[in-house]
Amino acid sequence: MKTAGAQRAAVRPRVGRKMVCKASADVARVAVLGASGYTGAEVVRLSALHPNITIAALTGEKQAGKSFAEVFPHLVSASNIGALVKIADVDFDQVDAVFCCLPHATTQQIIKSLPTNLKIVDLSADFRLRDVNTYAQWYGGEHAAPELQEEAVYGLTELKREEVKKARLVANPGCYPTTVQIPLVPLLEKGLISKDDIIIDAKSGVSGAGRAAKESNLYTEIAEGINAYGVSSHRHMPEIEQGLSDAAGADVRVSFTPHLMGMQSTIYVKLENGATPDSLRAELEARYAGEPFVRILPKGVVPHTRHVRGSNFCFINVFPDRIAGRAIVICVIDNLVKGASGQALQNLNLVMGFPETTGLLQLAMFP
Ligand SMILES: NC(=O)C1=CN([C@@H]2O[C@H](COP(=O)(O)OP(=O)(O)OC[C@H]3O[C@@H](n4cnc5c(N)ncnc54)[C@H](OP(=O)(O)O)[C@@H]3O)[C@@H](O)[C@H]2O)C=CC1
Ligand SMILES: CC(=O)N[C@@H](CCC(=O)OP(=O)(O)O)C(=O)O
Repeated sequence: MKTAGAQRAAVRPRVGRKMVCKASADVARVAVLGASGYTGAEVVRLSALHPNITIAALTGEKQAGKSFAEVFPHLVSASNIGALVKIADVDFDQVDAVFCCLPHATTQQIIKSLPTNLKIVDLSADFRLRDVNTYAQWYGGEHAAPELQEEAVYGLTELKREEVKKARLVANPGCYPTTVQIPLVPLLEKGLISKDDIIIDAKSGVSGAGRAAKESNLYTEIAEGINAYGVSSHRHMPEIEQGLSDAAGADVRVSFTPHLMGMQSTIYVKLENGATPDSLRAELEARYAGEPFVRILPKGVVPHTRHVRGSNFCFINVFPDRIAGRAIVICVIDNLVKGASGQALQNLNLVMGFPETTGLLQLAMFP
């Protein structure tokens, strides 16, 4: 039997400024770029018990030089060694794979400068849109790495599994697009809903905005209230429309309004080809049967954001609308887990050939 000390040592990711990690086929030496941000912290938390991951480097920008535990005290037992370093100080010869948790628009330049043998899961929006002109239009600047864009695979894991397995660079989906595409892609593929009448009323926790200080995200500004933002202009619209248009085989345009609250999309759809709310549920149940992280809830059960909090699960249900011929699809995830770092780890597991669910099967925390 292992001693308590040995057990602790076995589960801790080894983190260090100049740490040299041994290369092995079963272990990926991983650098987390942007580890001082929210998604970076979640990647470290989820990787802490992963048997095939050794953390080789953690980076920060303004926070570089601080110990990781100082920046994220809740991860103290996962960060007993080392400090945050600048990206320029990482020895990428000691790294096999990278989680890139950096702001969009800075990420393309940084990924372009990395050695080309590295496997990369990018959590930013920088490689999600296939058309670099659409990227420029929505993100306010030229794409800095169009050649890498061609290589990138969109990592909506349940729907792109085989492509992700072969990818070197995975563009991890945005949180809102994840809650919309998982339920709607199967329904559009089968022609069960109209492509011309999709209304998405979405909510995110404020952690979706990252850790950098912003007045609009202060507790006093957002607590005990709800507010819409990005009305008719949110940058996730082209990402959602790209995925839904692929599924429908024709252009899809959606009405989409995000709000600050907790990660849920309530989606209003028009039924087509004799479909009913029950047949939509049946289609989703069939499509996601055996999927470890997607659950279609029993008929009538309302998905709650609290029931997926801290987990990589996605809960979905379909309800009849009061108006005949329409249905309401509700999808909840934790925006930092299935909406970001959990899906990123799911993708990295596939890219590295590890079992897809490794490190990700923990249940939600409740209440
Ligand atoms: N939060 C969420 O729910 C989701 C976020 N995303 C995306 O993931 C990415 C990271 O988001 P999130 O963790 O929330 O963001 P945060 O603002 O919390 O963290 C950003 C990280 O990037 C570092 N950083 C900032 N600027 C630079 C730079 N110029 N060079 C190097 N490092 C830099 C920061 O370092 P420091 O703080 O030390 O300066 C920090 O570690 C973003 O692209 C975001 O859009 C995707 C899905 C969901
Ligand atoms: C609450 C909040 O501000 N959320 C972010 C979305 C975060 C996310 O998932 O998406 P990206 O990876 O595209 O940033 C926003 O609306 O811009």
